[in-house]
Amino acid sequence: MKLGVLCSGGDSPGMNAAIRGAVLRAVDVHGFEMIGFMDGWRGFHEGDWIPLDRSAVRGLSPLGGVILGTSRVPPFAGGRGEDIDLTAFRARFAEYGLDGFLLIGGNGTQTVSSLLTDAGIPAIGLPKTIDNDLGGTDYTFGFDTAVSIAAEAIDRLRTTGESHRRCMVLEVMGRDAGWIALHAGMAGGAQVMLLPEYPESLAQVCDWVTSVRDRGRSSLVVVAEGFRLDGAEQAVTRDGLDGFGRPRLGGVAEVLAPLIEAGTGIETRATVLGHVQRGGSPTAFDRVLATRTGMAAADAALAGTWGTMAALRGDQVEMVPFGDAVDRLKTVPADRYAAVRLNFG
Ligand SMILES: Nc1ncnc2c1ncn2[C@@H]1O[C@H](COP(=O)(O)OP(=O)(O)O)[C@@H](O)[C@H]1O
Ligand SMILES: O=P(O)(O)OC[C@H]1O[C@](O)(COP(=O)(O)O)[C@@H](O)[C@@H]1O
Ligand SMILES: [Mg+2]
Repeated sequence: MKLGVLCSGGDSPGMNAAIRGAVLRAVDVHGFEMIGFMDGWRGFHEGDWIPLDRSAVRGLSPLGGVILGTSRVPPFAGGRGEDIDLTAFRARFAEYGLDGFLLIGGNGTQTVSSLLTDAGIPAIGLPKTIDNDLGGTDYTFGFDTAVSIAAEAIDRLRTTGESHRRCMVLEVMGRDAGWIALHAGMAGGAQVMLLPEYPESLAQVCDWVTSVRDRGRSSLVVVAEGFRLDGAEQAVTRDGLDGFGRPRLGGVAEVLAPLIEAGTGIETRATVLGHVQRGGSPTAFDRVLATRTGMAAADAALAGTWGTMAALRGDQVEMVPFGDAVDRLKTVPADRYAAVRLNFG
């Protein structure tokens, strides 16, 4: 059997470990041939690939980023409601002599996995995203690393914030779901956590910050990039679009900080953590999860369980149908938010 592996979407710590896990099992144990396409679908379209064997994945588990690169280059013409044209895609697939794909990506990539499988092109999904917003799986690799980095940032901001009696606002990633803000905020003891799923009014945020000051502390506000104040029509965006044509989010902390300062009279500073939270070595948890994901995907190829994604369910990695994952954005449930909100301020 010959498998093609590629990464698509934003990178996520653990992608290298996932590739290594898949190769260790698919090549070394099952005797498959594996090739890796460079920079997502660009490599597939342009014939830019490398052979993947045991020596190619040596020492990859702790390595951040991804040796294959990743991109948001589209796989085929159409999609997103338009008719898909797979003519060129099928020709390429046949040319490479592939039996199927292992596709490492988030909700967008797994939508593609599902579309391909429906069109008779076998694919297996390896879920990744630091946002942890993919349905069908409990956690995605990369999330734990991002949370650890964000929690450390909170710890550091807290000491400088306390020294100056300032309110510190930390912006973390999270386009549609506030998992990073929630978990990092809990780990770091943030006084306010603002999530995309749950708009709040500026007056409420200022009340929380003021009450923290009134009990002699300095506020640490963690805000997900996709958060909107009550009544705001859209999240704060930066100039330009991403490779998929979506507005680039970012900057909500810089918008909020002066509003909080004006509303409370408390000096306020904003920090945007940005891509720091996607860089560097994955945590041991993410390395293990990614390796298990890769191994499960290789086993699924052997078993012919195409059209499925290697999902973490409890402590087991199980193959679930793409339908459990795509179009099922996993947001922070209302009860999880309500539980922390009780202690804001
Ligand atoms: N509905 C779709 N139809 C066709 N291509 C899609 C679709 N959704 C996503 N893609 C492709 O998959 C890429 C990865 O999706 P994206 O959402 O950017 O990352 P992720 O896989 O991490 O969620 C997109 O840039 C786009 O090229
Ligand atoms: O700067 P980039 O690479 O366009 O990506 C920014 C986006 O990627 C993420 O880090 C992860 O999103 P995906 O899992 O959908 O790729 C988001 O939190 C963020 O909005
Ligand atoms: Mg996505």
